Amino acid sequence: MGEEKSYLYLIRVPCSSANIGPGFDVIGLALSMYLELRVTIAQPLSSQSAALPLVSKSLANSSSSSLNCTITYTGVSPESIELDAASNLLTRSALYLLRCHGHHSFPHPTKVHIHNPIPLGRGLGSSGAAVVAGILLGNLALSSHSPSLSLSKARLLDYCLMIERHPDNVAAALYGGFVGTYLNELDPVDMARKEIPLSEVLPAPAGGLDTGLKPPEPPCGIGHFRRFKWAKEIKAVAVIPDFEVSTAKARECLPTLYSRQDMIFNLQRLALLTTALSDSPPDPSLIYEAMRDKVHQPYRSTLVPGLTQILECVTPATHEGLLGICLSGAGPTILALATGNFEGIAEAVMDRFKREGEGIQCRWSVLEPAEEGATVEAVQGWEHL
Ligand SMILES: Nc1ncnc2c1ncn2[C@@H]1O[C@H](COP(=O)(O)OP(=O)(O)O)[C@@H](O)[C@H]1O
Ligand SMILES: N[C@@H](CCOP(=O)(O)O)C(=O)O
Repeated sequence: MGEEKSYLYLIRVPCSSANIGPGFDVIGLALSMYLELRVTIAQPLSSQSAALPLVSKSLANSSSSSLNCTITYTGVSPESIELDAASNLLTRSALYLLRCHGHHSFPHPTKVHIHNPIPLGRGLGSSGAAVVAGILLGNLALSSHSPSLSLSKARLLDYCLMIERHPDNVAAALYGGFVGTYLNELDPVDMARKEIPLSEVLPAPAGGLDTGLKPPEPPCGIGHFRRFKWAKEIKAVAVIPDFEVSTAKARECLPTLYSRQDMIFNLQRLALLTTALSDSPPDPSLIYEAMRDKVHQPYRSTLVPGLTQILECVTPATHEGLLGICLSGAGPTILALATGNFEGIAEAVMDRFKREGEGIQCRWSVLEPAEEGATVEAVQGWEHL
């Protein structure tokens, strides 16, 4: 019996903090906490010896075995992560890309080890990172199935946006750094394609609804992004409470219409914020004011006890080193941008959570912008599966 040859890849995707106050669904910052995937995948068929037969290995269960992919996981909240490739968000994202290209499973056999330190449902873009990692995995699997096929980063963003439909987290996670994004106005046919129900993009379980038909491919150029400069002295203090807020739920509590006054309030601040965060040295009074928001944070305070008090009471005037403070993404994490006194600022936020938020406990870390974004690296030539 011969042995199948395989390649080992490392996929790394940073977490991200979306909105940064007034930039709801617009701006995102990739930060230095990484979702990592170690992927063992069959080498492209063109470079395998034709005489090598495939070796069959026993797989974890029937649905993942028909998809040819086994998953192992280390990291946060293991009890919440599906290890079945038909149900896991990451492998379902990969399968969407594969199904668009006529493949209904991974190359046989594919092994994915996920290591995930990004806390789930805390507003640090865990789902955005999982979608980006899944689409990069799908692209690797596609190249293994069809060696001449590999999609560009711009095209991969289209695939990500079919799954996570606000662009701020996925653009930051894919491209890295501090980014501004918008969704293009597509023609009506492409618009309809982009808005197909998520259940058709990611059937659950993947394979369960698989009729053998291709799902709609993403239109080209769904979203656009630009990177902004970031002043090197600015770091991000993430204060992470010990409870989850699902992004879907935190979007449901927002109004569908806003007053002109509130929209202008946010637009005026957003326009200045992107430049203010590139100024060296940074100006705390400008940044603090430019990070204020009236579009999402006030409504989300019902889900994050203590949020209003934290945003009002932890200021550059009371806390040296602080530049500005906001809800990270949909929350409940608080993101404080600062040049120093990180512990003092984190303690002040944690103290408010304890007092105003019925004893909420938190942990905190200092993160830096992740300039590189998502990376895929061939770790070694090949190994035997
Ligand atoms: N590494 C991962 N693997 C599989 N599913 C994940 C992973 N990371 C996140 N998810 C899914 O995304 C959900 C959290 O997404 P969401 O509510 O958007 O919060 P956030 O993106 O702010 O962490 C999790 O409950 C889980 O279902
Ligand atoms: N713009 C989105 C961002 C959600 O980010 P997440 O990290 O909480 O998933 C929103 O505010 O809903």
